[in-house]
Order: sequence, then C-alpha cells, then structure tokens
Amino acid sequence: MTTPLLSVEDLVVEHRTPGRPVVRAVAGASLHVAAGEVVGLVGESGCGKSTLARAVCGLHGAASGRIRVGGRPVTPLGLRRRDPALTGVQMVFQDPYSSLNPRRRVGAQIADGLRTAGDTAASPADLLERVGLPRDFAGRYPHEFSGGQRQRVAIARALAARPSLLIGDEPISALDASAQAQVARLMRDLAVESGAGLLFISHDLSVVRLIADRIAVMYLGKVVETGPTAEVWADPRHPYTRALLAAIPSPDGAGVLPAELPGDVPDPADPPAGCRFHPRCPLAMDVCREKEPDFGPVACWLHAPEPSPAS
Ligand SMILES: Nc1ncnc2c1ncn2[C@@H]1O[C@H](COP(=O)(O)OP(=O)(O)OP(=O)(O)O)[C@@H](O)[C@H]1O
Repeated sequence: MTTPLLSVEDLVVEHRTPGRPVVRAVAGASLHVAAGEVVGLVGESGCGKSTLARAVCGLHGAASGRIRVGGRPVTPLGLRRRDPALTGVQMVFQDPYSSLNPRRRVGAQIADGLRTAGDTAASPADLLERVGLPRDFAGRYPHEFSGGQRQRVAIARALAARPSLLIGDEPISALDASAQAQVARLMRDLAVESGAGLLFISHDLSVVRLIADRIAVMYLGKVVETGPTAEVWADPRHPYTRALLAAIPSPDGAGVLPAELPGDVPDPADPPAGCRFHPRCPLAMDVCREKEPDFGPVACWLHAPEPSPAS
C-alpha cells in the first residue's frame, strides 16, 4: 500500500476543564485518506468528529497516538509554529460567517491564501470563478453573500492555499437544502481535480453517499466501521452503521426502516465498559459487555477476525 496522505493511528484527544472529569472525545481512533480520495466521516452529534478534525489541523493536541500528513508527523498546535506537515491542510467550517472576516473584502481574504501558497499566477477572481461565483464578487464583503455563496467563498479561500488535504467540518449543515448537495459536490470536484484528499464530516448520510469514495463511521470516540461507500451501503456490518443507515429519512419523510437507535450517545467522560455501543445494541452478547473490540475494519464482536493458527 502507498503511504496515505493522512494517517491517523490510535488517536486519543482529551478535553480538560478544571474541576470536571476528563472528556476523552477521541478514544483510540484510526483513519486514512489517500491523495485524491474523499472520505466521509459520519456519526451522531458528540461522537468526536470535530475534535478529531481539529487535532488533524493541529488546533488541538493529542494525548496519544499518531497523526501524519504526507508522511510527516503533526505536532500539537503546530499551525502556530508553522509545522510543515500542516501548511498543506485547510479546513472549511460549518459557519462561513464566523470563519470569514466581516470587515474585509473577500478578494483580500482569498489573496491571503494565495500568498500562503506563494502563488503569484492566480488571482482571487480566478478562485471565485472556480467555485462558481462571478469574478467581480472579489470586491464584496461577506454580508453581501447568501449562505451558500459565503461557503463557496470559504472554499475558495481554502483552495487558494493549495492544500494537499481539505477538511470540511459539517460544511453544509448550516446551508439551505438546495445548496447542500451543490456545495458538497463542489468540494469533492475541486479536491479531486487538484489531487488533494478530502475528509468530509457530516451527519447527513445521504450527501456523504453522493460524494464519498469511502466512509468512516465514528461512535463515541472510535472509528467502528470503514469501507468503500457503495459496499457499506449495500452491506452495513456494524450494528451502529446499520442503525444510522436505517434512520435516513426517505423522500416522504418516513425512515427507510422502522428501526430507531434507542437512547443517546453516552457521556465520553464515562464510557461503557466493553464495546462502547453495547448498551444500545440489539445484538449485544456477553463478550460485548466485557471486552472492547479493538480491531478493524468492523469493530464488532460479530465480525471479529479469525484468529491466526499461530496465535
Ligand atoms: N472544549 C470542550 N470541552 C469539553 N468537552 C468538549 C469540548 N469540545 C467538545 N467536547 C465534548 O467532546 C465530545 C465530542 O465532541 P465533538 O464536537 O468532537 O463531536 P462531534 O461528533 O463533532 O459532534 P457535533 O456534530 O455535535 O459537533 C462531546 O461529548 C462534547 O461535549
């Protein structure tokens, strides 16, 4: 296998607040993204997707584990220290209004990205054109755009820095339904066209299905199933993946399957023993209550790999 563009191995990331229990938001997660590949990271709210993304960007330090971008280790808060592994990582956030400076024309903000990449050939207007906006919008301020247009501007700014890895952290969840699929497709097309990898975080599985080559399903700090998108859709194996897919609303508003996921994601400061999903799992066995399934690509005792003859 060639070296992946992004490699996350056994990553642990904790939130520490004085006087409160440690929140282990990412609890031994592993994930890979190849150059030119789109990986959709899905899971319910509170599963640790944003915390993982922030650690990959160097915005949050890891308690243990490894993050490598282009083979180079990412160091905590490396962004500020101009970590060479991070200069090629750009993130697009949920709310473009808070990530863009309201007092500067968008052209000037895109020009910052071009300067970061040392790109003297392209202009902000070129970037706006690439994201489907008129060239003369460079002179406008963020409040003069609709939500979908503003997210296109944020994508243009991210692309200007010529990232090798683009991360979208719920980049479509604040947009109108009509803009969601368009913006998701745009991110996919631009990332693939430029040879960058895209880690696309969303709780909208139907959009992830449209754009992702592979999906990674996260539950309470761990990646519990990974696989090519079409295969996971055709044959979801982890009971959590099955429940997530079953909960996707059909066009008439009803769930595709009647199965509902009982209860909520447990508190990551006090996770259940054994398999983290067992209290909500309809198929839980004794082993699931006792031992954590620490293997892939499906971290479930129903799908444990065969022991090798030597072991
Ligand atoms: N700064 C923080 N301090 C304490 N706990 C935090 C902090 N940020 C996140 N958490 C907790 O860490 C866990 C994971 O949160 P995170 O935002 O990474 O999940 P998520 O899957 O991205 O969810 P969402 O889609 O709602 O953003 C949650 O239990 C959350 O409450």
